[in-house]
Amino acid sequence: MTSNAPALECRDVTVRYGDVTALSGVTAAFAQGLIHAVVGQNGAGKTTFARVAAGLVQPAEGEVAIHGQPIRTGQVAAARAAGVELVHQSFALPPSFTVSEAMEFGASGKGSLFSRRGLRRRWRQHLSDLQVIADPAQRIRDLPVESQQGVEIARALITQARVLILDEPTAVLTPLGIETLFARVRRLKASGVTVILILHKIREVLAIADTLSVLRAGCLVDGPRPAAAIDEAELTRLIVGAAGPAPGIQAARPEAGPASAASFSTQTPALELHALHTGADSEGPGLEGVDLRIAPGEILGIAGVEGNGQKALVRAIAGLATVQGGRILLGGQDVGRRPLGARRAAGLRIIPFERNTEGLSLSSSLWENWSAGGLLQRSLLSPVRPDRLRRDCKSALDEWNVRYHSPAQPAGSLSGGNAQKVILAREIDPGARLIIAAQPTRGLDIGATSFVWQALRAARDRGAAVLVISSDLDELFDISDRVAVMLSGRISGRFSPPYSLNAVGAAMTGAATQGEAL
Ligand SMILES: Nc1ncnc2c1ncn2[C@@H]1O[C@H](COP(=O)(O)OP(=O)(O)OP(=O)(O)O)[C@@H](O)[C@H]1O
Repeated sequence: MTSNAPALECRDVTVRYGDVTALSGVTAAFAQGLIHAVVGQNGAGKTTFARVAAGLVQPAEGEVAIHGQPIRTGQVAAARAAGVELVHQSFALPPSFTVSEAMEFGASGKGSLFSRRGLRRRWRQHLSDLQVIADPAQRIRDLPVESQQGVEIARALITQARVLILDEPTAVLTPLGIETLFARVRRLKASGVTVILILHKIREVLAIADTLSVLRAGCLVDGPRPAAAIDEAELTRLIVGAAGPAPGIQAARPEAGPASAASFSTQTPALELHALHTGADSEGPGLEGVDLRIAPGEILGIAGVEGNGQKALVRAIAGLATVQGGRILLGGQDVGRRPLGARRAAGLRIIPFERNTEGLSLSSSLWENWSAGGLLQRSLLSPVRPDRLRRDCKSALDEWNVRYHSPAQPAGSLSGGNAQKVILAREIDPGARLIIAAQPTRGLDIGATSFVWQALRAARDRGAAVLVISSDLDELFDISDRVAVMLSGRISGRFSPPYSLNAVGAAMTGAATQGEAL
C-alpha cells in the first residue's frame, strides 16, 4: 500500500450495457480516510460506478487502483482482497437468516469452524463494536430497517474493509435512522475507513460529506472537491446541469401546499376503512382496528416509523391481506370480498413499497410492465394490441422523463430511480380514483421527486384521493391535507396543518396519542 495514495482511484473508466454507455471515461481519485459523496440524477451512473469499484461490473475500458495498487477489474474477490466492500441499494442478506448466520454468510472462507454459541459470541462483539443493536439469534426480517442496514454494514466490515461504499443508504431510513447511520459513518471515518456514499438528498450530502463528486449522463462533471465550499443552490445546479430541470419539472418542493380544505364531508369518500383488523405476518404487525376516510380531491399522509402496519394497510386495501374484521369501501362500495382486479377497475392505483418485487417484473419488457395495470382491469375477451401498447408506453415514459433506450428492454436494466418512474407512469393515470403511494420518492433524484409531488397534486386536483406513506416528515407535511400517524397497527394521532413536528413525532413513538379527531 502506498501511504498517500488515494483510497480509490478510477482512470478512464467506461462501462457499456449494450447500446447504453453508463459511464464514460470517468477519472477520479478519492483520498483516504474521508467521507465522499457521489451524487447525480437517476441514471447518471452512480450505482454502475459503485459496482465497478466493488468488482461487480467489468468496465469496457479503464483501470481501478486501491491504495495505489491496480486491481483486476470485474472481479469481486480482487476488490475484496484490496479492502473494498459495497452495501447495495436493496439489501442483499436473506431475510430468513438469523443475524449470526447472515454475518457468517459474509465471512465464508475465513478458515475456522465455530460452534453456534461461539458464532453468536463472536458476532455479538462485532455488532456491539459497531454499535449495531441486533440480537444474533433474531431473524433479519424481524429487525427494524435501521438494524438490518447496520447488520449489512457490519457484514461488509468483517473482512477489514478499508473502502466502504454505501449505495443510497438513507433511502430506507427514518430521520432518526439517518442520524444513527451518519454517526456510524463518522465513527468509521475516525477509525480510518474511507467511506463513499451515494446520496440523492442535498441536505444529507452537505451534512455528512467531506468531498463531493457529480456524475451526469455517465460523465464525472465535478469533483471530488471539498463539500464545505459548495452550497445547496450550486449543488442543485451541478446535479441538474446548465440546461435546468427537464420540461415539466419544477425546482424541488414546489411552493403549492396542501389544498385549502374544502368541506369534504358532503362527498362520498374515495376510501373508508371501518375498524379494520388483519393478522400479523412476516412483514410486520397487522392492523388493529383502523378507521380512515379520504375524500376525493384530498391527500392524506401516513406518518410512522416503518414496520408499524403500513404494509398491512396497503395490502388490505389492495385485497392481498387476510382481513379478520372490519370493512373497506371504495367510492362507497364495500370491496371487502373483491379481488385486486375489481378494485383497480374501481380506480385503485398502487405505488408499492418494493418496486423490484411488487411493482415490476424485472425480466419483462418496459411496455409489458407499463401495460400490466390496464390489462388487469380489462375483460379477458377484449383484444390486446401490442403495437399500440408499445407506442402508448413510449409516450408515457417520455412524459415522465424515464432514461431508457427501448420499450422492449427489460425493466431490470433500468436504474433504480428510472424503474420507480415506470411504476409512477403506470399508476398515476386519468382513471385513478384512489392512489396509494408508498414511499413514492424513495431513490428519486431532486427533479424526479418534484415531478412526483406535482403529479400527485395534479391527480388530487383532478379529484383523485391520494394516500401517501412516507418516512420523510418534511415531504409529508409539504404535500398532505391531513396526516395520520400509524403505531403498532393503529392510528395513534391525526393532524391537520399547520403540523407540529413535536406532536407528530410524539404520536410516532407513542409518547402521546393526542391530535385532532377527523
Ligand atoms: N444491467 C443493465 N443493463 C442495461 N442497462 C443498464 C444496466 N444497469 C444500468 N443500466 C443503465 O445504465 C445507466 C446508469 O445506471 P445506474 O444504475 O448506474 O444509474 P444511477 O445513477 O445509480 O441511477 P439511480 O439514481 O436511478 O439509481 C442507466 O441508463 C441504466 O438504465
